[in-house]
Amino acid sequence: MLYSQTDAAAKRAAFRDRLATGELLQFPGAFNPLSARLIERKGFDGVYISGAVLSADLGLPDIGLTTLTEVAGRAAQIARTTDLPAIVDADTGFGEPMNVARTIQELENAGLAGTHIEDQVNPKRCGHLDGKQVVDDETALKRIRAAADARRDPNFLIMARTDIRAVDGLDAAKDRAKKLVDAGADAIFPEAMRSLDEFAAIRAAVDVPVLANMTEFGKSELFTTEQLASVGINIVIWPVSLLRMAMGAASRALDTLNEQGALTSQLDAMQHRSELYDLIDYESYNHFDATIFNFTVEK
Ligand SMILES: C[C@](O)(C(=O)O)[C@H](CC(=O)O)C(=O)O
Ligand SMILES: [Mg+2]
Repeated sequence: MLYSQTDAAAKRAAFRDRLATGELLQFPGAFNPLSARLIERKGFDGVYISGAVLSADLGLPDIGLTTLTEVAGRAAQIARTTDLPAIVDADTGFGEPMNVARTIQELENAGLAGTHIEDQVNPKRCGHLDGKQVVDDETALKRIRAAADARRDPNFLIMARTDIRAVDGLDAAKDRAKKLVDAGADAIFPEAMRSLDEFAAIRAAVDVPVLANMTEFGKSELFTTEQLASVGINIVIWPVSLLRMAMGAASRALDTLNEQGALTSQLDAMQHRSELYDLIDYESYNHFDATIFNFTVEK
């Protein structure tokens, strides 16, 4: 009923405990609060909130056009929907180091369990595209130091993402990852790794959790959870997958409407009304007023 019964501090503490086990935690990307609830119902370990999804949701490209206000507001709506930890993509941190500091505090206030800050120049782009540029070490490290300085809850996870592998190679990625940890990063997100061996190399280079980004149509092979666990990865995300699946289904539905003038042939592909009502815990609102859920839904 309504929102999560677990406060943000408890979610963060539980998340840290899970990370400490060293097992692979699975964080599918939610594209709205309802899909976050579905991720929880399906038994996953956490919810990822993608910057690409938040920008696409607004009909914008993933080039840093979203504002901190928009990202923190939407992330709060998603984070409050489940008892799971939610981590959000904060792109380059929304400006200079002092802006990164504000970003951390706004995301803590929004109930997030953590965030990642990347070392791309602005305007950023999807990390799986060609033509990326990264800032120098000093700028990348200042962003992470500012984030670590600003955090109030020590369990709020500050993850440093580096896109440098695509620009200067794997050795540069290992070197920067080590420096980012020294600057205060609790975890490392090595973007657009090309092989399991590359993930293993980053895993060996740092002693903090490492995230693997299994986004489709990019530079990384889509490794299985078993493969990623075998090289010691700690968090895996599928950031845009549910949005891609949903938009693919919506496109096919509109084609069917154009062709058939009805969606009767697609009913089996739809989430049933009863499934939706179960997912939003509709019946629980009888707690306030017994006349709210006083009907039956034919399955
Ligand atoms: C993880 C990511 O930063 C995101 O915004 O979800 C993107 C995902 C994508 O565009 O496929 C990324 O830069 O990898
Ligand atoms: Mg992103």
